Amino acid sequence: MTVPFIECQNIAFSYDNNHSVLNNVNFIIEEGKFAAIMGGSGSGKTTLLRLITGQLAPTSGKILIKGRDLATFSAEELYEYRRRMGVLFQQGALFTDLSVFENVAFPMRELTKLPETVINDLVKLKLHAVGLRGTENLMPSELSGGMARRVALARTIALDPELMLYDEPFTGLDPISLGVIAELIHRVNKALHSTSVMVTHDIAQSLLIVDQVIFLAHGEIMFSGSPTEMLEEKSAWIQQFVSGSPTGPVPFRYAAKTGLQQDLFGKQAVFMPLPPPTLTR
Ligand SMILES: Nc1ncnc2c1ncn2[C@@H]1O[C@H](COP(=O)(O)OP(=O)(O)OP(=O)(O)O)[C@@H](O)[C@H]1O
Repeated sequence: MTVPFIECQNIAFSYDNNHSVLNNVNFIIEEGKFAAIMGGSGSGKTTLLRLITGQLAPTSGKILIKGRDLATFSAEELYEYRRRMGVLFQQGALFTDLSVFENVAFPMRELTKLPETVINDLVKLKLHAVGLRGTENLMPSELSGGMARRVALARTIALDPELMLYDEPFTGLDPISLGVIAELIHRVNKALHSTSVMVTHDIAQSLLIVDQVIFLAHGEIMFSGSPTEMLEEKSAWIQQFVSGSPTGPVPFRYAAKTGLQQDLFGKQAVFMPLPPPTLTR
């Protein structure tokens, strides 16, 4: 039987009261499934991730975690929820003054009382899982960008999280490192049976590894379904996103409150088009 791990019920959110960032957001992510949150820049993806972690609270609606309203969690329950969560941020920043070993051991030391011998074995296992056993004594400055991201992944899975959250994990990687990280993320998800949510712009890689896509536009869900359904979707928004076309309904301009003429020439400005250039010999 499938069990909802995350259920968003009619979520709305705004950072201030004037500007709504999310509206009418409804979806279910089942236990053990991998969902990608996609959408144009500023569509509310990271905000949705922050709501799922409990860093932000919805303005209205409910987020249920395994059937329980996140808003009703006590401080201890919220701590426990976050302790069982692994988060890999964009750039996956490592502690630059700690070795690879200490970076991966960090959550184990901070959040558990495991003895040193167990930590030692666990760090090796986690580094093995990302193909980097043997790098324990290196410092982050000695790693390539792709290796650093894999160490960050090893640190994220240090405590076998039941919920994995990835915020644009492929940013800044070359195509090969990107493929490697995508494959590792996929394997980790399968090996740990963790429920995973990934905010990403990378359609090609993510459609290969996720079970479900939630596509946001203007803070609302424009599409929700499987990768195959997304590829077959006829909506102009989804097609533009999938094809990566610069023209189409997906906006790339920030919705400025004032016009360009007004910004440049003041309130009373009247637009006077320049005469077309004339060619003189
Ligand atoms: N801390 C904040 N305070 C006020 N507004 C914010 C804050 N963070 C984000 N926003 C606004 O909320 C909207 C959604 O931002 P969000 O970062 O969730 O979008 P996104 O889809 O993750 O964008 P991107 O793909 O560019 O990272 C944007 O209009 C943004 O300007």
